[in-house]
Amino acid sequence: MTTPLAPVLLDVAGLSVSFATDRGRVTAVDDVSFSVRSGEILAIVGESGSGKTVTLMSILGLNDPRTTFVDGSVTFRGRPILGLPDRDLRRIRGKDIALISQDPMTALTPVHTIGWQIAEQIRAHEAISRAGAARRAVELLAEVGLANPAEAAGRYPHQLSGGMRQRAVIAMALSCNPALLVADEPTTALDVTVQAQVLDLLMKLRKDFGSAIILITHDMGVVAEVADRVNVMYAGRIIERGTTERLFADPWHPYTWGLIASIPPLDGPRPHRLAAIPGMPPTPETMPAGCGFAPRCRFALPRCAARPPVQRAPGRSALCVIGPEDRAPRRAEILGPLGDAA
Ligand SMILES: Nc1ncnc2c1ncn2[C@@H]1O[C@H](COP(=O)(O)OP(=O)(O)OP(=O)(O)O)[C@@H](O)[C@H]1O
Repeated sequence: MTTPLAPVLLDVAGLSVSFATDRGRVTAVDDVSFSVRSGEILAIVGESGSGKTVTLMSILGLNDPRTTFVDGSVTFRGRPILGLPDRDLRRIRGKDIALISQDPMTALTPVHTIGWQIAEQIRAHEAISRAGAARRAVELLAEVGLANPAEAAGRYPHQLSGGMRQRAVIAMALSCNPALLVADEPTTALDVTVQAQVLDLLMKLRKDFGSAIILITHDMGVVAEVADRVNVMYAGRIIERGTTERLFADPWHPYTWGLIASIPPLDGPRPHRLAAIPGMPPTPETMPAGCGFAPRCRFALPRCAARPPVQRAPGRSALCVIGPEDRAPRRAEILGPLGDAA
């Protein structure tokens, strides 16, 4: 899977994002750090409102600079990119980093065929003839698994199914051979079978093109299937991180336990455990000073009112007061025994 020596492509250090609102300045992302190496799939997982999209948009320079305050550092291939002029950021976004959003319709215009749109995207970044770009567009549509790529190229977005549209958007994202694909809930709008196909496609692209992928999702099942490493985000912070294997074998944070308990089974009815995490995440306006999860955590202690300590082991960490000796019995209350790791 990941080569440990692959170079760091994207490095995010101490990223904090706050917004100017009617009620003053509120923090949505608080001291987030992570890096992505070439060719790896990093998942950022958390419920709606945990700060995943705000993190991404800030990295890509897509926030409204009039109301958004971004601190910290972001480097891409060793070059600082936070605060670069819009023109430079646009070049990086189109060529080196491509964004695949939740709703393919936001990336496509309804008035042109998808072949035309992909070809235009290619021509924006490459000196290539119109006919050459059109041919390349059809090749890309074949690459992302569209059965009749030449015919699909001649269709308008509304003439394609949701799954085909998302494949077309992925083809467009690939058109400049980006080193990093950022996929924000790419399968949320799709039905389960098509979801699995699109995830397979992302894994194939990593293999064939060597692209690194940041996958934003709220679904731990998706994480287990495709990611090499995981950042679990809650209330604007990364509250647990590690390799996918370690994190699922031995999750440390009660929020991660709840997310894992919420994975629906492949067959049979959805479990009652979907309600494993009662309550709602805080908003930036209601963010507690200490552990953001404490108000929903059945294991919370008075000291959770202060910022939680970082627990570490090689290649992983979690922000929680629960120490190694207390972890297994508490986790078993939510997940049952987890074998040796527990
Ligand atoms: N411009 C803004 N002004 C004020 N608050 C904002 C602004 N943009 C986002 N937020 C808030 O920041 C928090 C984090 O939002 P974000 O969209 O990053 O969450 P998310 O984890 O990506 O959720 P989702 O899965 O729903 O996209 C939310 O509470 C959101 O309401």
